[in-house]
Amino acid sequence: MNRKSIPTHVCIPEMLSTRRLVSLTRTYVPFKSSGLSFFRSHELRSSSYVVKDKAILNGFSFRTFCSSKDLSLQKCVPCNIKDLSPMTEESANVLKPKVPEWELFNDGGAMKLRRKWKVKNFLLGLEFFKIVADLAESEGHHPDLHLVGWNNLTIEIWTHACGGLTENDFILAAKIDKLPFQSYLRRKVKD
Ligand SMILES: C[C@H](O)[C@H](O)[C@H]1CNC2=NC(N)=NC(=O)C2=N1
Repeated sequence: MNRKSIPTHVCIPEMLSTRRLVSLTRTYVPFKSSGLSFFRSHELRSSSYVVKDKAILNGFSFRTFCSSKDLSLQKCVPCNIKDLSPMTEESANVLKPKVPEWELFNDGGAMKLRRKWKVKNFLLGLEFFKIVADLAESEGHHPDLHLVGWNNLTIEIWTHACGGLTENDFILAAKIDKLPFQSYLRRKVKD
């Protein structure tokens, strides 16, 4: 089958991709196909990286990476997949530019995402976390929330099911960045 390039903004059609948890590592996830059986090799191309991939349907498995430009438009997927493995640091660095406000860090061997905010007061900090909590519930993927010294917020995101990072974590971070928090935050003190 001839190789097809899929432009950046197009993921594999929803019916084929079923939005299983994917990552840039060689993770293969079970795919309950609708009897479709075809072997298709395609190249997902985006501004910052190319992911060569093969999708094998018909009850086997597939690994793909939706290269849609805006992670916040994607959906987190259930992490209850057997043998789920975290993405490599190299893969995390490929995705990192899509969430520039976040930092990657290694916590005792587990790669995680972290971002900090300073809010105007304690109650706004709790409100901030409530909005994040509602988002997390809707995505079925949850961050670690820290509120220290009454107005210092830190959110850490990682996939507990595999002890590291998956695409879900970057999607959740991108969605948090889109939340309307500006009025909660203390103005940065001019130096
Ligand atoms: C089935 C469902 O995906 C799991 O229970 C979810 C819930 N939220 C989660 N959140 C995070 N950060 N990591 C997980 O592994 C995780 N697992």
